[in-house]
Amino acid sequence: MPVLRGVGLALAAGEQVALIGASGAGKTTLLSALALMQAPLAGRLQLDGRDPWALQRRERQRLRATLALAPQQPPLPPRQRVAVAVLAARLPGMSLARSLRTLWSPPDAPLAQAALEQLDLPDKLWLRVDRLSGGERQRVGLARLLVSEARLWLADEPLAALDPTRAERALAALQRNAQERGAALVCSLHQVDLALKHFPRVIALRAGRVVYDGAPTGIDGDLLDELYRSQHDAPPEVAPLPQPVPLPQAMCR
Ligand SMILES: Nc1ncnc2c1ncn2[C@@H]1O[C@H](COP(=O)(O)OP(=O)(O)OP(=O)(O)O)[C@@H](O)[C@H]1O
Repeated sequence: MPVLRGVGLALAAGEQVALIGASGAGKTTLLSALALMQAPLAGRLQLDGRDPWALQRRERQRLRATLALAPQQPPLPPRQRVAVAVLAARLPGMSLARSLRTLWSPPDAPLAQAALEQLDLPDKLWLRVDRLSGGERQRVGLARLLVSEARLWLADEPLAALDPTRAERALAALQRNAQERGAALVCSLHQVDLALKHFPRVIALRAGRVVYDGAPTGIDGDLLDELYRSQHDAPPEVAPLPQPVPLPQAMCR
C-alpha cells in the first residue's frame, strides 16, 4: 500500500526545509525516497533533472554520493571509533587507498573533531561508538552530515534524543554548515516550535499528503490541530478495568 500520495515538491539548491506532521504521516518515507533508498511506486522523482531510477546502477550510486541521510537512529558499528564513524560519510568521494586509510587511521581526524566540537562533543573522537549515550550517538550521526561532501542533507528527527539546549545548538550547527557549504537541508522535526522559528519553508504532511508548503507564517493553530489530531475521529472506547480481585492472605506475604 502506498504511504505517500500526490506529493509534488521542488527543492532548490541550498534551500532549507522543515518537514512536520504527526507520527506515521510519512516524513521518514519521504526522506528515504529523496535519499534514493526506495524507488517510488508511481510518479516521478528527478535529481539535477535526471530520473535516478532510470540510470544505470553505477551512475545511481554516483548520484547517491551527492546525498547524505542522517537517520533517526544512525546505524553506527558499535566497536568503531567515533572518528572513523564520522569520516565514513566521506568514503563515497574517496579513492580506494584513501578509504582504507580512513578506516584504519583517519588522516582527516581534525575535520571530524571540528564537527564534533560544533555539536558539543569535544572529547569523544577516539571513543568507541558503543560507549556513547543515545543523544551522543545521534549527534555523531549529525557530525557525519557536517563532514560529508553531499549537496543535499536529509536529517530524520535529528533532535529526537537531545535535550532542549543541545537541540537548539545542534540545529543551528546543521543550518549554519549547510548554508556555508551551499547544501540543501531537509529536516523532519517533531519540535514544531523550532521548525517554525528557524526554517524559511515548512512542509506539512498528513496521512501521506502534503497539506501545507510555504512560509512558517502561514501555519496557524487550526492547521496544527488538523495535523496532529488523531487520524481516528473519536477516541476509541476504553473498556472499564475489571474490579480488583482480593488476593488470599498467603499470596501477599
Ligand atoms: N516498509 C513499510 N511497509 C509498510 N508500511 C510502512 C513501511 N514504512 C513505513 N510504513 C508505514 O507508513 C506510514 C508512514 O511511516 P513513516 O515512518 O514515513 O512516518 P513518520 O511520519 O516518519 O513517523 P514518525 O514521526 O513516527 O517517525 C506508517 O503508517 C508506517 O507504518
